[in-house]
Amino acid sequence: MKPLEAHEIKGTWGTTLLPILEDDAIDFPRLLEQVTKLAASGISGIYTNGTAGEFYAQSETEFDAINELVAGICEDKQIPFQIGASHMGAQLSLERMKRAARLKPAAIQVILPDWYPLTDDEAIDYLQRMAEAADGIGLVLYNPPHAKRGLAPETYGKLKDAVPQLIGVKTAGGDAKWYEEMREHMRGLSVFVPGHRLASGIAEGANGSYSNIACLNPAGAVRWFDRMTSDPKGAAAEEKRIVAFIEQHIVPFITEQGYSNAAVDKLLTEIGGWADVGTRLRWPYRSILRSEAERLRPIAASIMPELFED
Ligand SMILES: CC(=O)N[C@H]1[C@H]([C@H](O)[C@H](O)CO)O[C@](O)(C(=O)O)C[C@@H]1O
Repeated sequence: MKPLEAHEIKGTWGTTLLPILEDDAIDFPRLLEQVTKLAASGISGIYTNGTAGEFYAQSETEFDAINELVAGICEDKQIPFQIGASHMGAQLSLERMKRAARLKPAAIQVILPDWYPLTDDEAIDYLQRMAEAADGIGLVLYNPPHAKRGLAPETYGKLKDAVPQLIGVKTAGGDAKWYEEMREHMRGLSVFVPGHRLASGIAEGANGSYSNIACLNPAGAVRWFDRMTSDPKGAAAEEKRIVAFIEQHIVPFITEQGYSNAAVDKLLTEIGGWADVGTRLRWPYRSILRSEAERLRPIAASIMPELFED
């Protein structure tokens, strides 16, 4: 696939979600089904191995098999795909990067090594070597709020200046001040923000989302994204209801019950009911009961009917 440039990375992207069997193995036939459905949803692109794709809980053989499966479907359907070459350690990330580059994705996602926080110089050194291994394919830096080193807009700008192959970032967004700094410092980068705040993010100049709303309903998330251009007021009103649902019914699983973000993304897919992924996570992370999805399904449909029109 032709590598994307920064300005071409935009829209609503959907993640792989690993169906996990009782014995903790990955159920590849069901993964194939999930990715095939995602590919048919009108989504802007598909990516592997973010948090929701459980990159931190895979053997290297599984990592390769997941990426090959996604590359096969996306090449066939001509859908842009990104591979997450992330790992908590630099050496394993570099090996993942080399193998990811061979599959010719549109871009490759990385995190910074995640044990002892890196200095700026170390982060630059890291990204330069990763960029060399990416062999002409652009890098997207993933910096979730729980990363060891949180990056401010100015630092992203510094990294971009030092490593031109860095073309995108995957961030938690921020308040009005954050977006102001983003516009000042993050030129030349595709900026992605959380799914449920995408309409306000787009209005502030962000470019898209690796989206939790696509976990809930990919086709509905795409319709909402299109509405951000055709009917920005309507899309903003829809965002208010989406945020209300997420804050009231989903976030407490993390803040009050201690579940992981990946547990919640799988719950969203189970609520949406468009793919048979299940809510199970890989050991040692705890999974949310499927019955919670059944309880929340009618609530989601009544708060956000537009997402479920199909
Ligand atoms: C709220 C939201 O959209 N969460 C999404 C996050 C954020 O986009 C990212 O952490 C930047 O904050 O990315 C994922 O974890 C991921 O790629 O696996 C999917 C998850 O649904």
